[in-house]
Amino acid sequence: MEFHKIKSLRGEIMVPGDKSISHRAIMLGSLAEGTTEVTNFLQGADCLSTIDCFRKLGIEIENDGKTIRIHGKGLDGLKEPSAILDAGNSGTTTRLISGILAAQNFETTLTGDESIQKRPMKRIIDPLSMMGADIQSIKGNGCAPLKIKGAPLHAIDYVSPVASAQVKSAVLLAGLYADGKTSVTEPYVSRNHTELMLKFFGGEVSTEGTTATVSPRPKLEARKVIVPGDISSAAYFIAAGLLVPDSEILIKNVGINPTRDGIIKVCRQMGANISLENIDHSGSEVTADILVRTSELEGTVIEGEIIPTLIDEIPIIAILACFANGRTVIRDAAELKVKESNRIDVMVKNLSLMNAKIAGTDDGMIIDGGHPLTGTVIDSNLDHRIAMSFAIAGLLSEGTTKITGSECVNISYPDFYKDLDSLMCR
Ligand SMILES: O=C(O)C1=C[C@@H](OP(=O)(O)O)[C@@H](O)[C@H](O)C1
Ligand SMILES: C=C(OP(=O)(O)O)C(=O)O
Repeated sequence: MEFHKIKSLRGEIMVPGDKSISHRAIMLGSLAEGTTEVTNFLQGADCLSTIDCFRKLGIEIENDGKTIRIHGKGLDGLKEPSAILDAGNSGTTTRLISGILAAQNFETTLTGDESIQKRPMKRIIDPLSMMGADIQSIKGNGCAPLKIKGAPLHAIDYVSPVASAQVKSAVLLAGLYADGKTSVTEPYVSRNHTELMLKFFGGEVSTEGTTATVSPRPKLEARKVIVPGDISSAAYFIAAGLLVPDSEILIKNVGINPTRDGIIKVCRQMGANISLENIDHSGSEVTADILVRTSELEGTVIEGEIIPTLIDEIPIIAILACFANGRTVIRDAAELKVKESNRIDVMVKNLSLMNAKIAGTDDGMIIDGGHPLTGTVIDSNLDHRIAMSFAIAGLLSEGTTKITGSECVNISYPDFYKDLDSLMCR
């Protein structure tokens, strides 16, 4: 795909359903009794991998491309799969499903693509082993493929060294099968969609500070889940609307859960003209329409507890920083190194190729904004967030920006280029 400087972006857009919430709807719908209906489900490759895994575990899941119907069989309704489970490119699928598999009375092998086989799984192997499961990294490198032998689980109070919703969710999902209340305490609060959705399905979950606690053996009941638009996908249009001259974009029906809204806070901190309209608290996830207009931005410091609330948005925040006045410093974001790609290295390398003033650090980056970017060939490293971030950079740069492996947007936003094109005023 190639991108060039454009004059303006204008119009309304609906981004696809939230990826984190779509995964959880399939998982909890499978463990609930009765038929769960999911609308605005993200039909991206990662969430389709989750559907595929639960079908292999004996759950009938209908998908007509619009609505998903999951014929859940209750907490004890999964059956031993006859094939290896394949999580594809999805860390969320791999880690969350491991928590469920850890409690089954059968053995499963779980793998994924080349990128997944490099991502750290010790972070879930450790707590799930403490609960009594037998989980082996088949290659002995702490990564997938994993062999998971389920067992009767013990409740634990786990203190996680990382603020990771995937770790927290794996332990809480295993806790559904434990012999007492299971809690997870993290350094900072990470996204809480598992806790909210468990409650919505009838589970008992409490939270206090950075600790979430789940009660075992709930009777989960089928629900109608309406998935809000994904703020992580909206982030590309937020940035584009702020940076492209003479732009105004309304992004409708986006989830603005406070454990996910760091991008909005950072944009405001940078001086952005961004407003929330039609804020709707009626569901378990709060939503709003986000209106952005071209703005003059200032550099900022992003660190500490806000990091988990914007972790997937840091690549596009780095693009914002390149066009802001002054310096932006991002710290406490070492987790970026263990995503689909090493997002610190890949952003620093690609932005340097475009003549940005950027330096990588151990846990983030330092960007001096206000220097024009020049188009070049950008290797997405098959990381969807990198491809989408550089598509936006390409709209702001001199010359041609060519992105290789650009089809990887399929992971979280299959219609990304089409939707972006619909806003372009040429
Ligand atoms: O729980 C989730 O749905 C996710 C949690 C985050 O990962 P970590 O838990 O590894 O921080 C995030 O980066 C990922 O895109 C989705
Ligand atoms: C890190 C991501 O997802 P996952 O961990 O599920 O692969 C992402 O979508 O940016």
